[in-house]
Amino acid sequence: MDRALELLESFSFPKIDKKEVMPIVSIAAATTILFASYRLLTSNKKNKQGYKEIPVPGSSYPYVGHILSLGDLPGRKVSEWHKELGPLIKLKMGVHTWIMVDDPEIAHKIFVSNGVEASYRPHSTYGYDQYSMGGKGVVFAQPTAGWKQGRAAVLSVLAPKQIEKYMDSIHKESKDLVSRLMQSTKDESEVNPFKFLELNSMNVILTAAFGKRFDSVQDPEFYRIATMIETGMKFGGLENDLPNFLPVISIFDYMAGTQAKQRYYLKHERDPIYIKLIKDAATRDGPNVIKSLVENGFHFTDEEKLVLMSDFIAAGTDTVSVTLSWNIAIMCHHPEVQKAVSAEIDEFIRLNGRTPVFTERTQLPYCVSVIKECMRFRPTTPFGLPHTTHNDLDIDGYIIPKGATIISNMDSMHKQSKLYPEPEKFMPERFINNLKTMQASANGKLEDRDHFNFGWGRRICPAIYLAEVEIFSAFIQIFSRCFVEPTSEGMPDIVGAKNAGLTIWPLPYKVKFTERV
Ligand code: HEM
Repeated sequence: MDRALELLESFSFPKIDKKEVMPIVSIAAATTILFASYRLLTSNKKNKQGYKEIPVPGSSYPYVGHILSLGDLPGRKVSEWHKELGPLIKLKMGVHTWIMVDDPEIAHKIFVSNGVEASYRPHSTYGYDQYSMGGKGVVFAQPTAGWKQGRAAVLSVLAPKQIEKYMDSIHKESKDLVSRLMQSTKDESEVNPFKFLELNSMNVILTAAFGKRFDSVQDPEFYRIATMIETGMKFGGLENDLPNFLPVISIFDYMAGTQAKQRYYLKHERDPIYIKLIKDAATRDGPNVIKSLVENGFHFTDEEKLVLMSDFIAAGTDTVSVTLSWNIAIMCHHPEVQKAVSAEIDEFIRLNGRTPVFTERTQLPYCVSVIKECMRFRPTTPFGLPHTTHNDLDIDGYIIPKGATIISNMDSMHKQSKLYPEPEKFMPERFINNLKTMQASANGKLEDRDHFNFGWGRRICPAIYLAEVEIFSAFIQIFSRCFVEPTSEGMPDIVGAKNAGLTIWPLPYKVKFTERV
């Protein structure tokens, strides 16, 4: 029992290997395994006659199903299974069924053509019950009137016209980011850019949301908020929700106090931070989202506002910094691409006497293509956010059963050779004829989409424009002033990755930001 408690205390199944979990399962589930196995083995037979079977990878164990086979990087493992079994596969995740899809055409049919049905979120113990206080806010909410109001509010404060209000601050943050990266390189001769990128994206989103920012990565309050966000992202990872997959484990979870830890985190770390930020924002000078919500006639209870702002900050910080972190690591590997990017920016500066802004992006087709290709080459999230359906869906003769968790596998979806020839090669030119904004592309026809990082259908990321402006601004500032070079330790590792729950990070790396001459 002690062993089981010890293991459960450090919940995170990608880190647990088969040898470690089997004893817990066998202790906890001894009496249920036979029954559960019987149900798993017979459940496929319940498919309606005449429908094709969705392939199931072989490495499934009684009761836990595929949980133990996913490894440290579930997205990569699922990509291997897609290669072997095709674009739709079915996983058994304890008592839940996951349908994984990596073909954009099929994903479009599920999430867009059947958008009303497929816009639910699967239940999660942490995300739904605890984090969102029973489905408040947007991210974990079910598509009810409350979600519609929350989403309408987010869309209204993130509309391109509204973002204009924050454009100067976004540009200032990008310039400060580059100064810090260059200064740190001078001081230490190398730098791990991650904290600086986090400060940049947090400042943008905190300024927009609450009119608040930090001057330095050393600021203890920045550190506190960054840690709070990272912890939340980790708790929010689908794979960290074991009691939801394995109800028999919830007794151990209860005893090990994992849920109590999550409640403690929310009550004593997350909530006080947001309560103060929201209160202070209401009386702060200048525009911010808290004031815009009132001006635009939205009425939320205190709890709804807290979860909404928590969604806003959590979804808007790490996503952008992780994307930029991959971008810098990839660029370090491609000095020839950096030279071409710098030449394009220099030409713009020669003609206009200043660096370009987002609305001038079509004058920098190669830069736009590089930004898109980095996001295709190393997607920001392994699985986007999961959807579910309340009714069976008939997709090309397959039945997606009601209640199944439906997930796009970002890794292999962005390696489809019919869409992206030679997908393992980093080739920015592939996007040179698709310079639409990512927002227009994501909300347009399937054949016009550039990539799928922002998800699908009615739940598609509502902040694409802001994300794109931030990424463009930071990219232009970095490569107008710097050359990104490897340290004496060598190139950043862009093959390995770190599973951070909802996002997937490059392994920690250091590079040099040297001044361009
Ligand atoms: C590179 C940056 C970003 C990426 C890759 C990204 C990706 C995503 C994805 C994959 C989803 C789920 C879509 C689906 O369910 O199919 C999502 C939802 C969401 N994102 Fe983003 N996002 C980014 C930036 C942002 C920013 C800056 C914000 C906030 C200011 C934000 C706020 C949200 C919200 C509130 C949702 C939930 C929408 C809903 O459930 O209706 N995201 N994002």
